[in-house]
Formats: sequence, structure tokens, C-alpha cells
Amino acid sequence: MRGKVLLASGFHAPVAGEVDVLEDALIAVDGEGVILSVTRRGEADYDAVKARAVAEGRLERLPEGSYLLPGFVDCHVHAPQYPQLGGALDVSLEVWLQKYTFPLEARYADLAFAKRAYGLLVEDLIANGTTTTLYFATVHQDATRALVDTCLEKGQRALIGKVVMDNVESCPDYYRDASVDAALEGTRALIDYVRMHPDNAAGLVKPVVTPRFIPSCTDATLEGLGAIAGECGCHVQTHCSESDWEHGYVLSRHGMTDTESLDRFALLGRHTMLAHSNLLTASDMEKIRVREAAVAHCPLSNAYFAGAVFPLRAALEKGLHVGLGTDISGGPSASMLENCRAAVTVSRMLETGVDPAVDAATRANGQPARIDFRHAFHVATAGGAKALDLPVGQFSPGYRFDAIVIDTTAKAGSMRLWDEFDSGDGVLQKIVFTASKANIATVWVDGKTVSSR
Ligand SMILES: Nc1nc2[nH]cnc2c(=O)[nH]1
Repeated sequence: MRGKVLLASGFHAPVAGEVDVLEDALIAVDGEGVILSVTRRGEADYDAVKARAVAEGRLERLPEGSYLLPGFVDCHVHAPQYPQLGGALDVSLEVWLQKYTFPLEARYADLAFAKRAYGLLVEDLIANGTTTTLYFATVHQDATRALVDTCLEKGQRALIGKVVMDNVESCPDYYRDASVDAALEGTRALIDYVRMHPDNAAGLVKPVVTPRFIPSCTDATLEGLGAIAGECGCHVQTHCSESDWEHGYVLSRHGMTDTESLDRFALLGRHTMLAHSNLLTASDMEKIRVREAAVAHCPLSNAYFAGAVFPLRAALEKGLHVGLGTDISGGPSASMLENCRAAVTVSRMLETGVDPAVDAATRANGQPARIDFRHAFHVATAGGAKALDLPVGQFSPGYRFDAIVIDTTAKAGSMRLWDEFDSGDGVLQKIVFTASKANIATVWVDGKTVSSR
């Protein structure tokens, strides 16, 4: 789409809870993939913009029944866990890590295996419409570099961290950073690799300081990572107050919550993404807001490993930055659409309560907690992009053209629109609730086609 003008109908949601419907809009993209202008039908220069694009042979049109959406921004993925997606869901978080996840992640010492798994993952995520992903890799330097190379090669926007875990008390001998120095040097080396990569001049991939979570890191390492994040101006990602076990562990080791502890290690800032964050206190939420850090809400994963639902509506009302995450493989789906649906569903359950043995009057939690498809779509796109401070996720001048086409007529797809019933943002509601990978016809990152059927 570079250098073209796209005539398309579609949707974006720059503001939480609101959908902006684009009808036959003209979106002009420059030679680098940046949106130059968005001209709506009815605007004074609409006909002139269209006529010029036609005369210059630069007009492209979406077919009837196809809709333009911003690409999805997945704010929490464990790349090495893709081979266990849909499995290993039978135990608690602390057991799952030791029994399934650390042994699987340790396999990435084998570079050939890493390349194969990462190639499949990145291709599948792109085909699912995910144009930006925030990735945890593994402790391994070579395999993490292979993930960087794969994203650059396949054209996915990505933020990638070498996982840091050096605490002998909680990390197995076979899968651990050897020392504080090794953990910190490995992090610096990955930052340099990403920033100096010859194919990354445009900054499509960014490095991320990635302490796995407080239980897996020593204090010396957390302190060192905070210093690196400050020096290098990098993004930071970690898990925060995910489950009762994890939240309780940090309270007993540090005498404070994850949020407070990350803050004192200088790991809580504008470019920090806290995965899960289900058990935040009111003052944790306030601290995250003041620091302008962000939460990656992972609704499917939380059903299996958190035993709690993140209060998304309250967080958005408080003004927190929030994105949506699949949490592959804690969440058993690579689809952001499925996670949008889960976000809506769990919010309804949080509002009403779920135990039929409890009287209806007391079953509800007493606070309005429900969100709808508009909020879900926002956190999956513009909200996640804003949380990561990236110029994507919406169709506005100056933003990168990262976008997908939903073909609502695709034979192998899972949705049907009805002329008699579906119009306006009702079409987006149907897309959010019923579209699937087979409906995703084209995916662009930076105006380049990275997937098409
Ligand atoms: N969901 C999830 N939580 C974690 N906490 C520490 N590591 C992990 C992980 O891999 N997945």
C-alpha cells in the first residue's frame, strides 16, 4: 500500500469505548508506510483527492464485503511456548512452570529447533492479523536472536526480550542465567544486536528488558536491569501480581506488592508492560497510572492460571494504559479476536458473579465491570499501541499503516452479515464475535503486504 490511496470502509477505536466508523474513506499512505491523510466521504476535497489518485493510478479499492481494521497489537506472548499451545492446562502456574514450561523453553538451546518453532509462530500470528507482538523469548542468546531475525524477515513489528531468570531458589539448574553478570550482559548483548541489526534500520524490532517475574530473579539482577532500562531507554516487560501464589511470594520476599517492588528497582515507567496484574491494590493501580506504565490483560490465560479476572473497566476508567495479550501458551489461543471475546465474557462474569449456589442478590460483585466489543477492540488495537507508545493501531495521519482486511464473505470463514440487520458498528460487533483467521484476507505492516490469501 506504499504510495497508494486506499478506498475502504472499516473501523478503528482511538478512544476506549468508542468506535469510529469509516465509510468509503480515502487513506493515503506515503512511500515509507506512514499514513499521510484520511479523507472522509462528504469532506470538501474528497472528490478531488479521489480523482487525483485515479489519474495517478494510485487508487486501490477494497472489494464489497471487506472491511479495514488496524492490525492487532498482542501485548503478551511467550514465543517459545507455541509448541504447547492448547496443552498443559491442567495444573497451577507454579506447577506448570516447572513441569511443562521450563523444560520446553530449555529446548531452545537447540538453534535449529528455535528457528523452526519461531518461523511457524510468527507466520501464524501474522495470518491471525497480529501486526505487532511484544515477545518474551528464552534465556538463550542465539535463539532470541533467531526470533529477531524471523520477525525482520517476515515483516512483523515486534518488541523482543531475552528472558532473565537467575534465582537458584526458583529456577532449575538446566534453565537459568548462570549469574547476575550473565543475566545483565545477555540483556545488553540482545539490545545491541537488535539496535545494530543491518535489516532493522527502520526500527521494526525493538529490544525489551525482560525480568521473567520477581520470583525468578535475584534482587541484584532486578537492580541491574532497572539501570539498563534507564540507560538504554528500552521497553520493560514482566509478570505482575498474576496469581495468589505469585502475589503472595513477592509479599513475603519483599514485604510489598510486585508493583511497589518493581518501582523501587526503577522497572516501572512509561515503557513498562505488566502482564496480567489481576491482584493489584488500589494504590498499585494509582502508581501504575502515575508512572504511565501499562497492563497487558490476558483474559483467557487468567481463567487457567490466575484464578481472578483483571478489572479492565475499572482500569480504563482510572486512565491506565491497557493492551490485550494472548499470553501464548498460558492462554490456549493465538487469536486476538478470541481474546477480545474472552475479555467481554469474563467482564460480564466479574460483574454478575458466577456461583449459582449463591443468592442472586449477593452473587454480583457490586461494581459495574462489564465491557463490550468496543472496549475489547480498543485494547486489542489502539489501546495496546498507546500502551507500548507506538504510532500504530489507528488510521490517523502520522501513524504507520499496519492494517488488516476482514473479508466477511470468505467461504471458509465463520461469519455471515445480513443486509437487513447489520449496519454501522454492528458490523464490527459481528466481526469481533464471529470472524476467524479464514476471514483475514490481507495483512500489512508499515504499508507492506506481509500476508494475503
Ligand atoms: N502466564 C505466565 N505466567 C508466568 N509467570 C512467570 N512465567 C510465566 C509464564 O511463562 N506464563
